[in-house]
Amino acid sequence: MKNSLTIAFIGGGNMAGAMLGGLLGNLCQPQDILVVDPNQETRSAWESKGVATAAAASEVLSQYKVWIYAVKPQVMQQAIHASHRFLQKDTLVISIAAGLTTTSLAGWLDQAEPASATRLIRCMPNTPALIRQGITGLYAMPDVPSSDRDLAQDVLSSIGEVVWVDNEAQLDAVTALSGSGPAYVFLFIESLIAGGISLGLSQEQAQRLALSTLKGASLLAAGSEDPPARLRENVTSPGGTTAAALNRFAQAILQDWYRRPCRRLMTALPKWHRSRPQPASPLKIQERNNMNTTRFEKMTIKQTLLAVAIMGLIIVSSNILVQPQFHINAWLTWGAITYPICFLVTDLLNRRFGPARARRVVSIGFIFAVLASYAVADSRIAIASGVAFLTAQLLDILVFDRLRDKSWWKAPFIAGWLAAIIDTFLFFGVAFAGTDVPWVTLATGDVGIKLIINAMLLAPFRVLMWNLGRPRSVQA
Ligand SMILES: NC(=O)C1=CN([C@@H]2O[C@H](COP(=O)(O)OP(=O)(O)OC[C@H]3O[C@@H](n4cnc5c(N)ncnc54)[C@H](OP(=O)(O)O)[C@@H]3O)[C@@H](O)[C@H]2O)C=CC1
Ligand SMILES: O=C(O)[C@@H]1CCC=N1
Repeated sequence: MKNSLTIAFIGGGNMAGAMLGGLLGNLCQPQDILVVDPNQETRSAWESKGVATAAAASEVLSQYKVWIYAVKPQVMQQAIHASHRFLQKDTLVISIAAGLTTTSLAGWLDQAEPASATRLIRCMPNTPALIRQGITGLYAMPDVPSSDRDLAQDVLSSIGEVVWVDNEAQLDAVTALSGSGPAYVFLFIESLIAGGISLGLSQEQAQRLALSTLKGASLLAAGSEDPPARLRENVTSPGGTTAAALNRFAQAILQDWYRRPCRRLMTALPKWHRSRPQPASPLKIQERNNMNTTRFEKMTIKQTLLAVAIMGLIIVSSNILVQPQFHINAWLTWGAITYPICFLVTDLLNRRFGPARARRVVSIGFIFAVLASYAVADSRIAIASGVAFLTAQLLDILVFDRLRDKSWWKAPFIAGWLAAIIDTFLFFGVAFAGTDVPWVTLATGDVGIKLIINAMLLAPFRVLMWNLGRPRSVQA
């Protein structure tokens, strides 16, 4: 058994590499470290620094006091499964994986050793750890003894600063801010350099100016009593060049590019490893947004027929249920209750297969619905239903597509409300204007109930968006 602080990394890739770079020669020596990684190239790189490696977990792991799980979230369960039998009672387990809760991790660890789950700490470091300038968010399960917290703090403060969070969900915010943050900053630096070069500077000049500006501004912000907003104002002469640049730059870059992805990442993190085929870089996300067709699943003929059949069934039922014998009262029909489900179907199709394919289902559904409606309803109702359906659905698809990258509820809610209003007044106007039917009263009641039902359908949308509404694979 070794006496000094010994650390085993399970997964020796990018982040483990950054942490090891900061730890070696500082808190630990190469002989105190073990890296378990199936990748031969990764192991060779660590062996060349004098670090012991193993291709798979084995008994030797039991000699290491701290285990840092540094594998991708998708393979974490498998990595724990392969190693947990070598845990000792005093092993401190640290996970650096994004989005994997202590409950999941403890569950996987508990399969081997119930006591081990009480010695579990989650953290979120970042790559400047390599030069001991990292910052790590830390969260410990409530039962973790203070000696283990202190040990984790010692390990992680040797590669930079540490910030403890009381609430585990805050680690997702740490991930979005400082875990991923270096990537945002590097992209910002790349953009500054490219901008400088495009204005006539050499690569070297642009790079020096960009890096020095970032360093100087960071140090100034860190050392100043003024908040960053005040420091920004100090640079921005009224009506000057900075103001002109900031007008476009601050809004386009800092708000659109930085804040929105940060929020989206935080929202998505708990499900990230389950819902995404592969985590994409901000640049890839941007590229995907530009090439709308590549982010959606290809729709098979079977899926198309199923979607059309479901859509047709809802429309036909609603056409029957909107007729006078199915009026609930003077201002409400049963059709108003069933019909909004069409929009839930369209939104899920739009989310999973994209707007083009959602439009295709709606167009086929439209023909099918009008024909079927003739068989069960008055012809005027059938025409009204077709016109209203097509117009409202196309509007819903368009608005949903425009809002799809905002908070999850905005696209279905706003698109649904607009579509419900257009749909109702078109339908009742075309179907009943000039007849004895009190269509304005009915339409008003109908639209009210549709708006309420549309809001209620946000719950099933939220539940289904992660399975029925999620692209299973992305088109090449
Ligand atoms: N990169 C970063 O800046 C940060 C990453 N993290 C977290 O760190 C973790 C690792 O990310 P990152 O370093 O970027 O990923 P990498 O892919 O660079 O590293 C993971 C390493 O684990 C290896 N591996 C795969 N399966 C196993 C296994 N069963 N047992 C042991 N090793 C295995 C991989 O080998 P192979 O390549 O052959 O699959 C790879 O070498 C993630 O959970 C991430 O959320 C946290 C903060 C920041
Ligand atoms: O991209 C990732 O998933 C990890 C988490 C934080 C930084 N990198």
